[in-house]
Amino acid sequence: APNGSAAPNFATRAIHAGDAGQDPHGALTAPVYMTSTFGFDSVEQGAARFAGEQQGHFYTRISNPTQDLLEQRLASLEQGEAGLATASGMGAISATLWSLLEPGDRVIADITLYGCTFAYLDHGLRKFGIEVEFVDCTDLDALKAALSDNTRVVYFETPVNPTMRLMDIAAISDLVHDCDPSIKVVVDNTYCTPALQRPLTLGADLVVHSATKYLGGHGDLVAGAVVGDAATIEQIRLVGLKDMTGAVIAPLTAFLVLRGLKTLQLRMERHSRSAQALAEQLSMQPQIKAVHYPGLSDNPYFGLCWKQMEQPGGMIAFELKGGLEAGMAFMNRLKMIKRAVSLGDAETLCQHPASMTHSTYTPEQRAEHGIAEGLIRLSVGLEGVEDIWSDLLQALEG
Ligand SMILES: C/C=C(/N=C/c1c(COP(=O)(O)O)cnc(C)c1O)C(=O)O
Repeated sequence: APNGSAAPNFATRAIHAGDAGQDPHGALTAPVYMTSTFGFDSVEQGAARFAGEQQGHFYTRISNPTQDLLEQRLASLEQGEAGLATASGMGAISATLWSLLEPGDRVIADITLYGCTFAYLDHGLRKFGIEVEFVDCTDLDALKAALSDNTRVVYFETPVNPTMRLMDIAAISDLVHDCDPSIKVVVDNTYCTPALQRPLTLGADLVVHSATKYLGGHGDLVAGAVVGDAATIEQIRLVGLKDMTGAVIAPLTAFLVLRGLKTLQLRMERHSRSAQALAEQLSMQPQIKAVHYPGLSDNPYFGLCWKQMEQPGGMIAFELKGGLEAGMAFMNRLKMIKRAVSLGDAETLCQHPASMTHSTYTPEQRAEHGIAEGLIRLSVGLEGVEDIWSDLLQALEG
């Protein structure tokens, strides 16, 4: 640390953490190692690297120097021992859960997840003999009752995509680990990023990310990551990534995520400030039925938000009084704001979960899991907030 005190601050580590190795040309940015494979000085060296007896790269599906720097930096930001970057968020999630689970094991997941995560659990893991139970993880009694001898993983997002419920990471981690310290608490930290909350410091065992979103931050890549203890991350690399999914990140993509991280704190501050202002404005409009944003003082998660998050973040969910029909008409009237899925881009994005990101749920499951048919999800971008508001207002007033 510069003055030998505590670890450098977040923004400093987002730019400097990790060892890029001594580039012979002194290049400031991380070289992009566009190579599939690595040569060995001798057969013995190759064998030692394959056996894990000697540090060093041997094939880019397992590791790559550009990816390695990104993993070190993400581990520093999430305050974990090690990290693994992947081709997508679903790559991180599936590589992690394939590595941790055997037939007969049980996963407990919150009732509301990103649609493809839900599908992976509900249709994917079950096919291979893994029990999946969806529980409202804001209800600690219900969660405790669901824990069983064969429970290996407890999985949730917070804030939840798309309904903006918050989970108490520390309370859940304590409850689960009091029951069985070997159960892995896996938190999807995509909505917040470590700039706003660090689940590993609150008792979680692993953090997964869609780096496609805020970490990359410019809508120009698809990537993922998982951070946690070194032994588990190594297991996920050598089992879930190398063999079960092959969900390897491209070196150029790793470079782009590294570039995104440099402005992560700045961007999250701006996303949050604009979202707070827009959520307050939306709440006052006559066409609005409900606004779900943890930064609003009447939001049921307001207290938990300020307990575990540094700022409320850039995502807002809201419903119009006219329900789905009014919501669709509103979205079709937007001019600057893009009708698009994904989130965390510089551009403000608006989408309809029921027919898009959460169409993997049946209407009955959406009702059961609290995803209203008329819900609209807004990813507040970095444009001038007055321009975002004027587009929202003209679309509301129709
Ligand atoms: C179109 C994609 C959206 N989301 C994705 C996503 C993933 C999966 O991440 P990849 O898309 O595989 O990088 C994982 N975890 C969370 C909380 C997510 O929101 C979306 O919601 O708009």
